[in-house]
Amino acid sequence: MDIIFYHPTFDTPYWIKALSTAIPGARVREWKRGDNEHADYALVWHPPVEMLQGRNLKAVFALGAGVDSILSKLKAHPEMLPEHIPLFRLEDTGMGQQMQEYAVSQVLHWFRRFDDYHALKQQSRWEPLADYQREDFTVGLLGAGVLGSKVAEALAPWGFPLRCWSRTRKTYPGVESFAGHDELPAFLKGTRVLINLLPNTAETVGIINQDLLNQLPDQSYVMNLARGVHLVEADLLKALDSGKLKGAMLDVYSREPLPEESPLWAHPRVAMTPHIAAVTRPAEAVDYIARTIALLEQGKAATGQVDRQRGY
Ligand SMILES: NC(=O)C1=CN([C@@H]2O[C@H](COP(=O)(O)OP(=O)(O)OC[C@H]3O[C@@H](n4cnc5c(N)ncnc54)[C@H](O)[C@@H]3O)[C@@H](O)[C@H]2O)C=CC1
Ligand SMILES: O=C(O)C(=O)CO
Repeated sequence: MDIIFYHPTFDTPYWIKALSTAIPGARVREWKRGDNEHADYALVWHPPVEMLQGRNLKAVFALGAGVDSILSKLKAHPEMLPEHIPLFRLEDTGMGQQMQEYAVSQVLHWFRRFDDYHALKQQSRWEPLADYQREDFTVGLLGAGVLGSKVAEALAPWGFPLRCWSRTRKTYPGVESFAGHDELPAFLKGTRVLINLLPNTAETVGIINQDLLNQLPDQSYVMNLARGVHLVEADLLKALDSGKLKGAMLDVYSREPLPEESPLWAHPRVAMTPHIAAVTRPAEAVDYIARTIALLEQGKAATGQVDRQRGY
């Protein structure tokens, strides 16, 4: 079996060695321009069109959870990957735990008012503040798939009221589920901390805008862990400055790297990380890919296949 690998930043020799060890009989090679030799599977991130087009592959694996970049390239170049070739993505493979750490630590940071104490420290002020109450601190997950459900699971023991919003209704224990466009207003009303874990699709671009933010209670918080295009940054800044929002924690941006001139950098109530909320963990990803290829080779069904029409 021949496997071609392309990732612009990963440690390719490490991956090739790990994949060759995990997949018995596999010949794994780094794809380089001009390589038109046979391949059964392709493992990719931001692949050049010529890497995939014209190949009779058994499957392609995206080396991340989000497939928005490859799907948008496919729109422009449908010949790159004909419909009959399945596209898989990484489901969790260690990203769930990272999202849990990120979300839980930030919710607790806001709940214990560490943002306020940080501001008081800047002014050398010793001033105990009133506690926030758990019942006023409903956490709402926008998107409740693989990663959203892991975040809900990690928040549950902390006792915050939890709710989620997704395309179809979920039955996660202790989580109130809202589904579809019609139930979005009810979901937002009462959500004090909004955590975004939606995929980037035509339906979700710009979803966190002025209209949505206005439906949250005053002094709410927003955490964007999914994609920058979900959030209208100018609307977020307006909502922060009007007092509608108390704080924001951002991992993803409309442009990455975030340009120096972005007003987000200097805003005192915007905390930021550079798209590191959850990164691909090589060992877990290799294990998942090896297991999935084994299932496909046996003609069995495997999880993680992207629905190209749906967009995620
Ligand atoms: N910041 C980072 O480091 C990372 C960000 N991500 C982002 O997180 C996203 C989510 O990942 P997963 O949980 O694995 O995806 P998933 O596909 O398992 O879950 C997506 C959820 O969004 C919901 N959804 C999709 N379209 C919807 C719509 N139009 N209306 C309502 N709900 C809708 C689905 O019902 C589902 O609950 C990825 O697509 C990626 O963009 C993923 C990994 C790391
Ligand atoms: O896997 C993804 O989609 C990511 O955003 C990785 O950082």
